[in-house]
Amino acid sequence: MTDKILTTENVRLYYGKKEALHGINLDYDQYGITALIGPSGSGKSTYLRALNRMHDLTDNVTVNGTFLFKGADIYSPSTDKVELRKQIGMVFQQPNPFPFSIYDNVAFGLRISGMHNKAELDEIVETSLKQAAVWDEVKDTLHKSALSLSGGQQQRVSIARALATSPEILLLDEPTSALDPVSAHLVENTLLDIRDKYTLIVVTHSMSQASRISDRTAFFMNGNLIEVNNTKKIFLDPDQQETQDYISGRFG
Ligand SMILES: Nc1ncnc2c1ncn2[C@@H]1O[C@H](COP(=O)(O)OP(=O)(O)OP(=O)(O)O)[C@@H](O)[C@H]1O
Repeated sequence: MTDKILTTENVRLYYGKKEALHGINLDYDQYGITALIGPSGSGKSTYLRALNRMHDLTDNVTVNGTFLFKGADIYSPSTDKVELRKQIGMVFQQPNPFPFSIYDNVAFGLRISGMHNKAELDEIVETSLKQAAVWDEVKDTLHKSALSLSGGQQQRVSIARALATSPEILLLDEPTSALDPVSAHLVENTLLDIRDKYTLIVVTHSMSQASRISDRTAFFMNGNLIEVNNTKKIFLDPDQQETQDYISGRFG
């Protein structure tokens, strides 16, 4: 029995015949923030999307390797993918609210899973928006379109929408790169607020963001995991020369 919430072993992923990930081994303790860093094209997003089977939506992608979520095989044919993506939620680079109200955005996943009791929905919508640190800004306009919010507010509503279905893991693919610095800072604070209740895996291009928010950093290059360690160690004294070269800005 492992105490890891998520284990990935020997992950190889192919776009057509081209191997984009060359055998990644990486596992995760429950809670905390792991940052995935590395140059453009190093495979960070490809790897992240494999964790909740997002590639299933694309033709021509083959995923090999072992993926265990609390010991259960993520890629088992019997895995319910809707259920999986509730437990391993995803937040994208571009805030992507649905074109309906703030409330309905956050309640979306709950309604899909059959919850229609208004009091219950109200409570979870409020709790999720509070956890995502956007409640105070939207509590008086819950029935206005989510599209009327700023990009940073939309992104925190997207986080609330993901939290509403009680995930254990949240995957975040460059969650602040489309935002202005103030909004990015607010989203970072949200992630710091929730890191002790969720396991967060964040792809980021920003090394300063990785060092500000993450407990652990994994450095990817050319489809390989070069090294993973606690964030201080990676940024102050990495074991691998490639990591040192990247963090000191010699490439990427
Ligand atoms: N849909 C696709 N079809 C074919 N090749 C792809 C596809 N998506 C990504 N790739 C290739 O897979 C490799 C890894 O790309 P990926 O987007 O995972 O890197 P990344 O580290 O997330 O890059 P970035 O930081 O620029 O987002 C690259 O060589 C890329 O060209």
